[in-house]
Amino acid sequence: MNGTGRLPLLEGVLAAVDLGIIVLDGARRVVLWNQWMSRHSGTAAAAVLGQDFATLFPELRGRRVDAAITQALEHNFPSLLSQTLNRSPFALFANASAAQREERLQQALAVTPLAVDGAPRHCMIEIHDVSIAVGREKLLRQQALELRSQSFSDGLTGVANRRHFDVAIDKELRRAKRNGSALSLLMIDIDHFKNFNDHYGHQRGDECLVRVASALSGMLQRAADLIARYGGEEFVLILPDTNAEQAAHMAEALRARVIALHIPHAASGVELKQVTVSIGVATRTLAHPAEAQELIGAADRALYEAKRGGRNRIATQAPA
Ligand SMILES: Nc1nc2c(ncn2[C@@H]2O[C@H](COP(=O)(O)OP(=O)(O)OP(=O)(O)O)[C@@H](O)[C@H]2O)c(=O)[nH]1
Repeated sequence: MNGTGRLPLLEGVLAAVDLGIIVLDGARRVVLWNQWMSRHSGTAAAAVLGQDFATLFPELRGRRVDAAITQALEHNFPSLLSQTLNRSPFALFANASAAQREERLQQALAVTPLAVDGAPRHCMIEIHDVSIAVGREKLLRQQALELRSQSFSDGLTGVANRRHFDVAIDKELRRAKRNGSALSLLMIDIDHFKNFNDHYGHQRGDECLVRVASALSGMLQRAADLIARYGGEEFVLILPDTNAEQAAHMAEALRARVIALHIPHAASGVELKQVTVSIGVATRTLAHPAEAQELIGAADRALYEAKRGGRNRIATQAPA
């Protein structure tokens, strides 16, 4: 292909490429502004050709793009500017409505020195629209966060799950050991829940679990308190910085709260004939420095005692 044939071809390529191209001469005047730039900036080439870059983009003075141009023109160094460090430096928009909302395209930039015969070095600024990739990344991050929270919460009741409890109890026990503070554990079990399911059906059973979980978690006051679903109809509560007396007080309040829900339970063995809970309380203190398993074991024994004592009550056990 001869020289005259190549020029229109290059013009065609510059018009067709899906990226913005600006070329500056050695005095930082705009000597090329392709159609992509006109389309996304709303400014035609005629309005910018021959203009000084700093006059056209005063807001970019001192920014990394500016430094990259200096590197290219004065030191012959190319630069890549990722969108994470340089959020959308140019006022470029996908379309008119995005421009109205001032929603800039996400941009990744390359600034490259260009040797030009018989003239001082030029530089080319390439601007890639990375909005789709950035959007996809944001979505993935959101999904990852959601998955993470799902993997730590119980699907039915929305409270923490067993896995979350296992992590939290270890963390809170370490903290209690460090500070020499008390830590209480409450095991909460719905009374005669098998009868409830048999009488009202599994779906009403599920609804009952959701209401009880929500009532219990609504009683928690401190950020560090945690309620988790421990198994079927059993919940566990971690109460950091809470001694045995305070924990028993809390357990009584929780028991009363469940009664206040007034969920009928015609098949209950408890006289009240409504949904009730039994609660086992165990407390780790300096005098009883229990590990997780001992504390859980003590709360479990206390729960068994409350069940044996007639249900709809609390019982306390010191860790062995
Ligand atoms: N609806 C429903 N029922 C569940 C779920 N998980 C466990 N259960 C039921 O909870 C019941 C627990 O019964 P048991 O452990 O025998 O105890 P209980 O009938 O509550 O009697 P006590 O604890 O001795 O008062 C079982 O029938 C389980 O099927 C659940 O997610 N939804």
